[in-house]
Amino acid sequence: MPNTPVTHTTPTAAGGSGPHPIIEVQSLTKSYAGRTVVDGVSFVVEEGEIFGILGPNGAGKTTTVECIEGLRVPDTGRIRVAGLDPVAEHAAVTRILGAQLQESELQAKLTVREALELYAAFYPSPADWRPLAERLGLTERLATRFGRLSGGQKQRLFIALALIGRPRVVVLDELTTGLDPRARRDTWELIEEIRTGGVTVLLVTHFMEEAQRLCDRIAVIDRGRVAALDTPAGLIGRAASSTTISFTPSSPLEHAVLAALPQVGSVQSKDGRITLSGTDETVNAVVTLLARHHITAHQLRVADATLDDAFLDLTGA
Ligand SMILES: Nc1ncnc2c1ncn2[C@@H]1O[C@H](COP(=O)(O)OP(=O)(O)OP(=O)(O)O)[C@@H](O)[C@H]1O
Repeated sequence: MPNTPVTHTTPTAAGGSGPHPIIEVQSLTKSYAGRTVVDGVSFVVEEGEIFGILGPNGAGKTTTVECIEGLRVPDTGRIRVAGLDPVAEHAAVTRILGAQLQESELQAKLTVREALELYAAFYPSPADWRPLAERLGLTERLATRFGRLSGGQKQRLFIALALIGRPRVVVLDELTTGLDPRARRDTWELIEEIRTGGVTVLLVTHFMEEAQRLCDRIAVIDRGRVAALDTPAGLIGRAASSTTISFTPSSPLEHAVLAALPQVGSVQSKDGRITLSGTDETVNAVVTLLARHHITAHQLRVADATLDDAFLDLTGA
């Protein structure tokens, strides 16, 4: 599988005329039995990007995506996929948007070849499934029944089936859940390849590392609302404290002295080791302060915030 470079630049539409929306979601709401699970969600996915939807369990991610796919009817709000209404123009939207199947939607006895042929027959001008199977590492498995595939092989087949109609956008919902780390990394490479091939990717995930590595932009959805929408770096920058500093001082140091430094969030100590949260600026201030007090910082460690930290700050999950 070739290694494709990951770019995290603002994508532009073919033709170079600037960002071009392919999915527009405006003030979407959806309730089940009087309980609002999607509550005024708005975002735009630009053609050519990998757009992530990240959120805790039950946040309303799948409901939002199913409305985009035209599988659920919004209560209020407006959705457009390449300018089309997913409910009123469902057939046209299914030709633009490739959705990943759920495991229950494929019969266990179907072979990989049969599944590819069956799904190719649904589309007027499908992709040739042979090179697609080759690219997804399924050629050796064409005669294998679906029920006998490994988790990773099943996911690769789902990606193949989602791509067989030559979609402009592919929706992948919790694609790597249940995969081992190796299979997950292989799947990430595939997703990058899909984007490099010109297909926009809408990725629903609750894996921080996956979102941070793959997505150009991420909508963090919490309790049915968009809590934040930014690039992974932008979200990390919003974390309450972007840096954690820890060290063991060579002689005791008052917490109050440290707490008075610029942008210190919290100061804690355990077994003689001090941990404080702050920013890059705080690191310099701590080092200067310790020098002034003739204290040496043993095992000084500085850790940047991760998307995990930003997610916890944004959602309180
Ligand atoms: N058909 C349904 N009828 C009633 N409630 C539903 C239905 N589908 C989803 N829900 C509820 O709506 C809420 C949002 O569900 P949804 O599947 O959209 O969340 P999610 O963010 O995708 O969660 P997860 O990460 O757990 O899949 C949940 O509380 C769920 O139980």
